Amino acid sequence: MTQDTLDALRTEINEIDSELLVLLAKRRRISHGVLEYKINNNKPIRDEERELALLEKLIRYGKSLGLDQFYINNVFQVILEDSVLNQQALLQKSLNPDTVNDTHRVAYLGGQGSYSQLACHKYFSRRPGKVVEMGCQSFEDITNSVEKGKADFGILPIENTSSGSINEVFDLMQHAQVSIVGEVTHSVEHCLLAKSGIELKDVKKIYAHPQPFAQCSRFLQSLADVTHETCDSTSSAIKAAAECDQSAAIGSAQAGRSQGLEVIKSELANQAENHSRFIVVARKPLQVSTQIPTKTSLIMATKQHVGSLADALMVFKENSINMTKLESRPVPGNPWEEVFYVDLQANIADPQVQKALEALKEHTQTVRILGCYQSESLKAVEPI
Ligand SMILES: O=C(O)C(=O)C[C@]1(C(=O)O)C=C[C@@H](O)C=C1
Repeated sequence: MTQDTLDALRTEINEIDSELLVLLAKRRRISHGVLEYKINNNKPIRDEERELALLEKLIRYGKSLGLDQFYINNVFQVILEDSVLNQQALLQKSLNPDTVNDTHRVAYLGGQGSYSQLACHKYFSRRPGKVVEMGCQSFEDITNSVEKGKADFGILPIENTSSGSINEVFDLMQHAQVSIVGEVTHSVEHCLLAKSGIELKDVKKIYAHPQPFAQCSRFLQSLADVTHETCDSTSSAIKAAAECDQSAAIGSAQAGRSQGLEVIKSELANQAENHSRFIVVARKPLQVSTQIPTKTSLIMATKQHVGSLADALMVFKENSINMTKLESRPVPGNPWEEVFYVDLQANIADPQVQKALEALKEHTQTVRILGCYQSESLKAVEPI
C-alpha cells in the first residue's frame, strides 16, 4: 500500500468520525426534547425498559452488519449514560435556577493533573458555565474556601474501591458548614511516572499522596530499597519527581505527560477496577427532583443504649429505604463515642423519607442531613 492510499483511507475515517460526532450531538438534542415530555408528565428520567429494548434491537441490527454484541453494548451503554446524566443535570438546573451561574469557582485538592482535577472536569462537563479552578493544599482548605464564599463548589474524594473510605474527609464533614450537592465517580489509573531514561530498577524514591500509596500497597511491597515520600497532592508528587533523579511519582499518565514525565509502569493499584467517588459540596443545599435517582447522606449519633444502632437502622428498613453506606467514626474529644455516616437511596422531599427521619429521632441524640443529591452511579441494563 502506498502512502497516498493510507492518506486517502485516513481522510475517509476522519470524515466518518466527524459524521458520528454530528449524529451524537443530534441524538443528545433530541433526548433533551424527551426530557420536556418527562417534566410535563412527571415521569422518571430513566426508562430501563426502553433502554433494554433499544439495546436488544441495536445488537440484532449490528450483528447483521458484522459488528459483535460486546462492541455494540459498550458503545451504546456510554451513549445512554451520557443521555440520562445530561437529562438529569438539565432537570436539576431548571429546579435550582439560583445555582445557574456563568462561572463556577471550584476548589479541589492539588493542581494540574491531580485526580481531583479530573473528577472536577468530569462533573462540570455536564453542567453549563465556565469553571474557574482553585487548586488547594488540603481538604480543610477546600471546605474553608466554600464556607467563606471564596469558592462556589468543593470536590472531595470520599471513598476508593482499593483503599476504602477516606476518613479525613468523613471527619471533616462532621463540622464543615457545607452541604453535599453532588457526586462523581472517576476511574483512577495509577502509573509510576519518571523522567525520560529512568527505568524501574533506577528508582530509589517514590513520591505520592497517602491515598495512592495505600491503593498501590502490593506493588510497593514488591520493591526493595525504595523510600516513600508523602506529598500533599498527586500534582506536588509529580512536580517533585520531575525535579529529582532516581525518583518517580504515582499519578495518572495524563498528569505525568503534562510535566514531561513518562510512564515506567502502569496498573499499579491493588484492585484492577480502581475507582474513586468524590462528593461535591456547596454552601446551600439543593432541591432534587423526585424524577431522578437520589441519595441522601446524614450523620447520626445514636443513643447510648444497647441496640440503639440496630433500632435506628430498622427505621430505614421499615420505611423501605435502601442504605448504601454505613461508616462509623470517633468523635474528637469524646473517647469511645462514635458518629455514624449513612448514605440512603432516598429523596428528602419524599414524605416517606420525612416520616423515617422523624422516627429516627427516637433512637438518636443528633441527626444532621449532609445533603440530598443526584446519584450518578447508574447501573447499566444488561441485554441477554
Ligand atoms: O426514550 C427516552 O425515554 C429517553 O429519555 C431517551 C433515552 C436515550 O437516550 O435513548 C435516555 C434515557 C432513557 O433511560 C431511555 C432512553
